[in-house]
Amino acid sequence: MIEIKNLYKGFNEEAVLKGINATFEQGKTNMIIGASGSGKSVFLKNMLGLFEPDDGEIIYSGESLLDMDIDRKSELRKEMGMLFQHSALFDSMTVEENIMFPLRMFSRMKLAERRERANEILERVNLVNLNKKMPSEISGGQQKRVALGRAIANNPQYLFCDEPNSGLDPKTATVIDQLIQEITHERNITTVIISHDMNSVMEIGETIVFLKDGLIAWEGSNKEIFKTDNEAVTDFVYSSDLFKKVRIAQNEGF
Ligand SMILES: Nc1ncnc2c1ncn2[C@@H]1O[C@H](COP(=O)(O)OP(=O)(O)OP(=O)(O)O)[C@@H](O)[C@H]1O
Repeated sequence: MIEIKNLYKGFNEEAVLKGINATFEQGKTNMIIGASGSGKSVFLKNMLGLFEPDDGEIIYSGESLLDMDIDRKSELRKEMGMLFQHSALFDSMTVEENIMFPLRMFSRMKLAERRERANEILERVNLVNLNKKMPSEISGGQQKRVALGRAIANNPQYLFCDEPNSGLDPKTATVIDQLIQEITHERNITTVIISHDMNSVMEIGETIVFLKDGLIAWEGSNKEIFKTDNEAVTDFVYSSDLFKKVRIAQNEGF
């Protein structure tokens, strides 16, 4: 579990986060949503320790990030997996080497063990037989699965995904969403996902925080988001024509 208490962060006198309170639960896919520029990335970077908050607390399983010494922070770093927006695979490494990379960096595993783990992971993300391929030789959806495999290679307790579906067609995006959710459940990981994608929110938004004007303007689940009357949320949700049509159809009793 990750708890955020009264988090403030600004740049050059301009506040971006203005007292955020949120809880990201273990074993769940927790989503942060909000319009472009609402501060989602700044929020994530504070959680990852890449930005120093101006005020507030970030608590990992009862332990304050800001009170950790360097050794404890680097231990915590090993417990984190990250899936970036553009997969960020190493172009010059094979699929297998990409997955083995964090094991080489953050574990004491020998080469044979690292290879065995990489192959278990490849099986888990449904990519058997692609071990020796280069990232440029596989599709965007497959690259995303390699990136997810690399993110979970070290058995993290916390998984952070920044727009995991960007650049994917809706069907492939759903496959990635479901894979993230299955892995979160089976490994009991605390997963935090930044997303713009309402399909993902519907699919896997077990807990959702909606960021607006530097604050959490709404929180709930994917079951609740379509029922809320919160204007800021409905503006965001129904900015898509498709969802607008769904709402009109619902109101007309279809
Ligand atoms: N390093 C920085 N220095 C100064 N301002 C920054 C910095 N990082 C972010 N900001 C500002 O913080 C605000 C929020 O940016 P952020 O990237 O968190 O938004 P976002 O919600 O992630 O947007 P998007 O969905 O477009 O990625 C923006 O006004 C941005 O200019």
